[in-house]
Amino acid sequence: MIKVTVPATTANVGPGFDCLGIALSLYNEIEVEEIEKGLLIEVEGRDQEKIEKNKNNLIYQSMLRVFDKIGKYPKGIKIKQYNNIPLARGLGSSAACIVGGIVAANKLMGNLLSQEEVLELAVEIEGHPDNVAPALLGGVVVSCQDEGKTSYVRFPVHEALRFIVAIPEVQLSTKASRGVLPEGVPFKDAVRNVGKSSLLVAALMSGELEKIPHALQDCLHQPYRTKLIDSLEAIFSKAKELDLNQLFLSGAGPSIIYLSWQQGGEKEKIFCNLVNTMPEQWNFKILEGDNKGTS
Ligand SMILES: Nc1ncnc2c1ncn2[C@@H]1O[C@H](COP(=O)(O)OP(=O)(O)OP(=O)(O)O)[C@@H](O)[C@H]1O
Ligand SMILES: N[C@@H](CCO)C(=O)O
Repeated sequence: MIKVTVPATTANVGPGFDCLGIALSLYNEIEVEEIEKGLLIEVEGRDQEKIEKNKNNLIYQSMLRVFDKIGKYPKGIKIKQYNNIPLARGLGSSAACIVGGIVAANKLMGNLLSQEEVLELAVEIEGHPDNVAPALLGGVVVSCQDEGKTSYVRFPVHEALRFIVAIPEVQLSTKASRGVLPEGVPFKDAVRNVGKSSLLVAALMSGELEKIPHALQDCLHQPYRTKLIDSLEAIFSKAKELDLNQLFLSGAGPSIIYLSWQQGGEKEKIFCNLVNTMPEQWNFKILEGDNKGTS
């Protein structure tokens, strides 16, 4: 029996749209084993009632892509999922399935695919690298795709960083969230995002954490997406008044993350109290960065 553990991920991290992601200390576990015939899928944990337990299951579909690529197939497959990552909340649930399924299938069939081939297959299935790359590699990953090839740089998450994750009950699929993005943006917005995402990556890499608040603003996707969930616009504007400017939308949302590293956590409390004044039900998780990736 093969067991694989995959971290949640937060993509974009504000201005790094489709090119920046960080692995987090929240994990899904996947167990797979070859059986005599057929397909058995068991799911436990978060949102298990929403997950297909048939050939349409995303983990199974990802495993099939490996079998097709290497031209070898097991007689039958049993998959057991233990989910902690919520679905459609911007924490990389689908990316965790895709990477977990590919790594598990590769291990089951004798590790014939290299890590680069695993990554390229995961990017092909997900459609963008910024969740699957940190899910596979751990840490902070800056990635971009050119003619079907993914180039990336990975470095560890600073040990002082804490991710205060506010997760609403309401779901927002990435497909729907990408659907509200504009065809084009004003040149000044594009230039601002280039500067902010460059500064953010440099600050995360150098450990100059005090630069992060000046780097987390985004013009490319957050202004359009915060309109999708009633309280998001209110939270972001109130946060600005309260000088809580270490706040970003996690991936395509709707979860939001307050990035913290100062001791004492006074501002973390102010953030949580602000979110709790909103009408929806919000849950909170305090996470660290994950530097292991999928194992
Ligand atoms: N843990 C899971 N197990 C099986 N299938 C999953 C799981 N998570 C996601 N999926 C599949 O992927 C599809 C898209 O999932 P989801 O909407 O969570 O992903 P996403 O919106 O791309 O990512 P995020 O979770 O970061 O918001 C779901 O409809 C479901 O079919
Ligand atoms: N970069 C992707 C991340 C999805 O988790 C998006 O924002 O649509």
